[in-house]
Amino acid sequence: MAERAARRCCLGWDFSTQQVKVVAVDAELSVFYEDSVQFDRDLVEFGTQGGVHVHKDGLTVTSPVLMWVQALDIILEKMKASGFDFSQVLALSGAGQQHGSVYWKTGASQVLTSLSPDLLLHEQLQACFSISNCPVWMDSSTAAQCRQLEAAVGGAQALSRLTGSRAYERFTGNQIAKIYQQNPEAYSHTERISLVSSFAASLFLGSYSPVDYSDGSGMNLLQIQDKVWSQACLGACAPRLEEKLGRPVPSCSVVGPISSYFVQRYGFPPECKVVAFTGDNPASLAGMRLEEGDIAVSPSTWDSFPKPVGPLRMHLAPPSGLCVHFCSFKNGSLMREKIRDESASGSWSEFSKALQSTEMGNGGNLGFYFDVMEITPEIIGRHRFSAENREVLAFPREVEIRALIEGQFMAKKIHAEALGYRVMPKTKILATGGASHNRDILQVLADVFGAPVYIIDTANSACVGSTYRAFHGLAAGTDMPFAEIVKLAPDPRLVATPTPGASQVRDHPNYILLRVRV
Ligand SMILES: Nc1ncnc2c1ncn2[C@@H]1O[C@H](COP(=O)(O)OP(=O)(O)O)[C@@H](O)[C@H]1O
Ligand SMILES: O=C(CO)[C@@H](O)[C@H](O)COP(=O)(O)O
Repeated sequence: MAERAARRCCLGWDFSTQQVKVVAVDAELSVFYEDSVQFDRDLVEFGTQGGVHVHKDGLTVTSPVLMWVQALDIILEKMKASGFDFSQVLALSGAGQQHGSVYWKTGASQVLTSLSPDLLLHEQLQACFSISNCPVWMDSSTAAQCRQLEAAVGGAQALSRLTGSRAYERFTGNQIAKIYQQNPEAYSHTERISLVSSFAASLFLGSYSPVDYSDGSGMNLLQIQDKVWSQACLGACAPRLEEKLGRPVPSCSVVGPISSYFVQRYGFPPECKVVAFTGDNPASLAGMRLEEGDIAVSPSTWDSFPKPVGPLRMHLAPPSGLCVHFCSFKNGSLMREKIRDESASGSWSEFSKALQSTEMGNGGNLGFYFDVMEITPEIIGRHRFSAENREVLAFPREVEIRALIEGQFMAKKIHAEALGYRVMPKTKILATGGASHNRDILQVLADVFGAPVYIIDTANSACVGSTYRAFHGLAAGTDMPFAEIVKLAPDPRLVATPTPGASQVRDHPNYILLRVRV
């Protein structure tokens, strides 16, 4: 550890749905330290499931803000106990689950700037939040606010032209509008609203970090072409919102040096730079170094893939600021875990055995599984079709597991194609996220897309992308292109190639049928 600890490095953080993760990457861009704190396992006192609380209405979903703060304390203390040499950290950046929002109470900035190094962060920030349970991306309780916002700007299409997206319930502007309408007192006692990403950056900065353009594009508030808040959207959501949000900044901005708290408590160098944090999906994108024709699939809590330029949900990608289209699916890892528990005794290795013991194409059996209301498309329920194209109520366990995985990837492929994406001979699929640990799942991905699947040397691409962005921040002011920064990064590793005959399976009539149904 001593030898490793002496490496000059950048840190990349990810405040995701289920955990806080960190990686350290050295100047050769090798990952030499990884750690995580899982909310359900390591912070049981908060009683979350999958990092969240689903409220009685089944629509409201929140996470305790102090759980996120305490997770950071725990992980930093673990690093310290392991001998991690913080004095070698040149810069850091990070990512947060997208859309979630944090409400800082009036007076909190004062506390942030005067933290005592003798105490943990969560001990000092207890009274700093006007809302203790933060709305997160799984929340779908703001249908009324979405309708109000679209009506205020001239409809869904107009909102999409303005902000890159039609109104989505999880998007932050609609969440803020709900808080203002239902809890005006808490809203009026809020001096600053952060995204999860800018909240995490604020902890490291010891002052409020601005929202970056990329994560800001997931709020239904940013005028995406001009990169300023839309006055029409702000006005439709809540009063005095602009001052509570602060000005958005380019994703590659150095937002300041690290706060003296981290220098004194952990030994970070005072000149350690903090580069604006961004959303976990844009940060993954920065970690994956996509080339023309490539497609990234991130099967994590929330399955997603970004695609250059599309019509429905646009984000400004870091660091280029180019528009990309994110296609997101709500029934991701948690749905796979449910089927694993029901059909594979809760074991991923049993789950894998089921994939190995069943044929590609599943003998024509097809299923799609949406236990929570899906977004792409808006559909709920489990639907299974036999090879004879009859809807059936159940499948044998192995067939169920293959139907789930094939159905999930087929749905992604169909949506990518609907957006104009075509698999080319040179196409690589870059997989990341928790499920990318599972080779059998990745084999299905290769077969369904008809393209080879690659992974980078860690499934934590949001963390790794954040370290690349931190290195880019170190070169701030030199016009160094991002591509130059990442040229040393290890090449992605090939892990699955399409099985011969896979394309015939994709032409099965039931797959064609799925195109119509999904
Ligand atoms: N071997 C595996 N096979 C399939 N899925 C896995 C495996 N290991 C972990 N996972 C999934 O990865 C998920 C976590 O993904 P991850 O991307 O780390 O989460 P987050 O959304 O918090 O960033 C878990 O919920 C779990 O379902
Ligand atoms: O909201 C979205 C995408 O719109 C999610 O992708 C969140 O950003 C959660 O990410 P993970 O915790 O699954 O990484």
